[in-house]
Amino acid sequence: MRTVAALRARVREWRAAGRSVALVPTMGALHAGHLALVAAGFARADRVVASVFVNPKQFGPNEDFSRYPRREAEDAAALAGAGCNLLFAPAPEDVYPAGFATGVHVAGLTADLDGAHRPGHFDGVTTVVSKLLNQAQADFAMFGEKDYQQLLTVRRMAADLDIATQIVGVPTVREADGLALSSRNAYLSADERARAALFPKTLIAARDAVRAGTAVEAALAEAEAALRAAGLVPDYVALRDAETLEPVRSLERPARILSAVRLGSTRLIDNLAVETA
Ligand SMILES: Nc1ncnc2c1ncn2[C@@H]1O[C@H](COP(=O)(O)OP(=O)(O)OP(=O)(O)O)[C@@H](O)[C@H]1O
Ligand SMILES: CC(C)(CO)[C@@H](O)C(=O)[O-]
Ligand code: BAL
Repeated sequence: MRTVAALRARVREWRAAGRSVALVPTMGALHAGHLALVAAGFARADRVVASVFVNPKQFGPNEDFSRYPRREAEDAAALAGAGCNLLFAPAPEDVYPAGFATGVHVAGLTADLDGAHRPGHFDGVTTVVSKLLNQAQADFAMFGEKDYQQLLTVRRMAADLDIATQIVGVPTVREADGLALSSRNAYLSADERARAALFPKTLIAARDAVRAGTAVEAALAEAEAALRAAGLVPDYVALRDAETLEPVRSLERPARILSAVRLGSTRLIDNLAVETA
């Protein structure tokens, strides 16, 4: 479906028949991580709607908006194969018609980490996600933990704006060598792809070091050095409170190691839970 009116009419029919609905927002170029969100949607709801929209507002001027992969026919087939009930794929001019003037900003959670390295990115995300949540009127909306700062930011936004849809986080799906599935992995050359496996391995080593009592700053510095040595240029490697994303120095509360690296012209993100001692 292309229009909000068609989407809403279908969701209204389902609700009138007593069916619950889950929304899976994506930017397309679907992989098994996205399909895990669809499966998680079906674990909670009777019907699953996926959206595919490459949102121009969340890309910076020097980012990959124009080269971001667009494969609508393959995406539709993959969603059908996963049993997804409806694909909502609106046109940019319908999402942002002439005169569009509203933005949604979540303070605090977005100030640092990816927010600091991608100015305006999270405003673009929360603006389009608030539209999608209003449009779909779903009971649940599924977001991957791979984009952990995004998940927390969307959850904060939904709570603050009294959006009734429950925001659900879904664990990261990984390749056999540990690399998190991401549409951007397709940008990697064979050599870069081989080196990319060091990204999750380095975060695991840092997590284990912190768990074993290594000082947080030393463990993070060692991880940065290991990434650099492999040609993965870190934007940040950080240990943060798992709910507030504030810096932590000890494991009194659940924490998360979060990182973004650049590998040639590709930027990858990942994160891991670090349990309390
Ligand atoms: N490996 C993964 N495991 C679980 N969820 C994922 C994974 N990759 C993406 N997702 C989730 O899928 C949703 C849509 O993400 P998106 O379409 O941006 O895909 P992506 O693979 O993360 O692409 P990108 O390369 O742009 O980061 C988001 O909620 C995201 O967190
Ligand atoms: C949530 C989202 C679909 C909003 O454009 C995007 O940020 C993504 O794919 O994670
Ligand atoms: N992280 C999800 C989408 C994006 O990188 O713009």
